[in-house]
Amino acid sequence: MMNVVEIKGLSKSFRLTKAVDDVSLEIQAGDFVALIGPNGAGKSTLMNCIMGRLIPSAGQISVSGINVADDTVGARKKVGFVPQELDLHGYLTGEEYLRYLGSLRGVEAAKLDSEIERLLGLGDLLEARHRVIKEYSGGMARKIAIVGAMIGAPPLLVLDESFVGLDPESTWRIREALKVHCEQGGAVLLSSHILEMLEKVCSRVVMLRGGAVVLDSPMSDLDREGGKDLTRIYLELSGKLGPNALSIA
Ligand SMILES: Nc1ncnc2c1ncn2[C@@H]1O[C@H](COP(=O)(O)OP(=O)(O)OP(=O)(O)O)[C@@H](O)[C@H]1O
Repeated sequence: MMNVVEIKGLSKSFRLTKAVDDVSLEIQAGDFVALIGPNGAGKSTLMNCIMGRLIPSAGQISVSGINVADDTVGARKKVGFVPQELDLHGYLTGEEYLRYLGSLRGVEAAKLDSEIERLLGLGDLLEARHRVIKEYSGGMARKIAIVGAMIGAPPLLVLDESFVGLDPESTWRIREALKVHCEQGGAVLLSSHILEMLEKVCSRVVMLRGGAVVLDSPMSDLDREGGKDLTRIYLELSGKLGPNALSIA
């Protein structure tokens, strides 16, 4: 089966900073991947390279078999993306925004109304559907961005810290919807620092440190060594906690 994402030898430097350092990664249909790592580890840079928003210094990326460098527009059509710093059309209402994205994605007119209804419900935004997005609260804006990324069920969702500021109910609803997206053959790449949540919902964890992959494991394999949770493993791999340390000094 074709990989949804194939990254080979990806590096990205900004002048003196090597933000991503020789990363190779494959994401398959059904994968719900948690992308973790300390601040500045390269998570956003990796995601922006997948989206063709940054040009890699080296390496190759393809999405659904489309080479991002050769056909950036074609590759982007396969991805629903929520950047860390939201970039919304604030003068549109929530409903207009979803309609606009749905038509860009080529969602059939007959299905568009019910899809918009479902996604507004998922984001608990039915009451706010006729308000312009620039008047939304921070959490509401993030939710319209997330459900907008999901319209038309693209093969890949790339979500950069998208749970920041979401209330508990919205967090729960959206994470369940992302699980369903993967069960139905989609893939999700989600960067976050909320390790307890990632542990519950993701099927796989990839950790970056200094731009390089230091962990790539099915989530279910993590507790093999003596019941360590993701936080413990993260602290060890980030160099903050030695394997034998009993507490954080
Ligand atoms: N446009 C840029 N110009 C220069 N340096 C950059 C740029 N974008 C990112 N960097 C640097 O690249 C490195 C990786 O940054 P990146 O934003 O990818 O990290 P991150 O893992 O997403 O961090 P965080 O958890 O804080 O969001 C950092 O050292 C950062 O300062």
